[in-house]
Amino acid sequence: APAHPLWPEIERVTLEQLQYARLGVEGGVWQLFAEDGEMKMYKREEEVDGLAVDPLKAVHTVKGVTGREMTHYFFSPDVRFEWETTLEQMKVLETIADDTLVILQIHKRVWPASQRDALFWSHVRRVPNDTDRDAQDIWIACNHSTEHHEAPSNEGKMVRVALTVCLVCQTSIEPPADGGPVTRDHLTCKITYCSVVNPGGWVPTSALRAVYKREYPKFLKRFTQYVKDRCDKQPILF
Ligand SMILES: CCCCCc1ccc(-c2ccc(S(=O)(=O)CCO)cc2)cc1/C=C\c1ccccn1
Repeated sequence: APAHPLWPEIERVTLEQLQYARLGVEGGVWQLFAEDGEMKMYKREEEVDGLAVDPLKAVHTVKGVTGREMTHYFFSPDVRFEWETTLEQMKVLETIADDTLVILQIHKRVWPASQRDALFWSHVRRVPNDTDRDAQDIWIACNHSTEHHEAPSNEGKMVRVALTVCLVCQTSIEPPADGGPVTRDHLTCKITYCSVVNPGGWVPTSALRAVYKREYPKFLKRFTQYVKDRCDKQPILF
């Protein structure tokens, strides 16, 4: 594994997030708050120091794309402005590897809160499917807050959020009955998106919950549609 000081944390958090995502929404602790076709969005209402830090878990099924394609476009900074509507600025501060970056993002101010930025490492990896042999491998993209010497210290200007996010994708292929070639019509990608965002500074709980309720369904719907459109008529990346 590459000898970078962040590597042990990247390895640990990525695998922890994979297990967390695979728990699904069992246990009755998750509250369904948004539904749109195959997409179901759940949250837990939790406060840390009086701040709402509501863990979010979304499950979605997208036809016609693979988990590798879905996580690739989620990870790729080059296309982020195409689908991430709340983004104002983004800078890749460090390229640790071709699948591992440190990114600084400044998000548009969301009234009534002050403007926020997010500083995180971003990692994408294929996880061999050890349980079900004839299933496809799992792909995970993970973003987790970190420190970085090149990030501005933001004296009093911007509030820095703390976040841990993962996108876990499992592709399944229903081969054509006539033994013909596998096309995108035979692909189904099961997605679990998990996020915990600490807003980093005071936001009225009701306002924060209203932002999440509005923004998360829009975000996941827009992102998955973006990937479908990008992949349509392109060769399949397994
Ligand atoms: C009062 C509002 C404070 C929140 C501001 C904010 C902080 C962080 C983030 C955010 C959301 C998703 C990611 S990601 O999944 O890693 C993808 C890469 O961008 C990283 C950051 C957003 C937003 C602001 C709006 C908002 C909130 C949810 C959902 C969508 N937008």
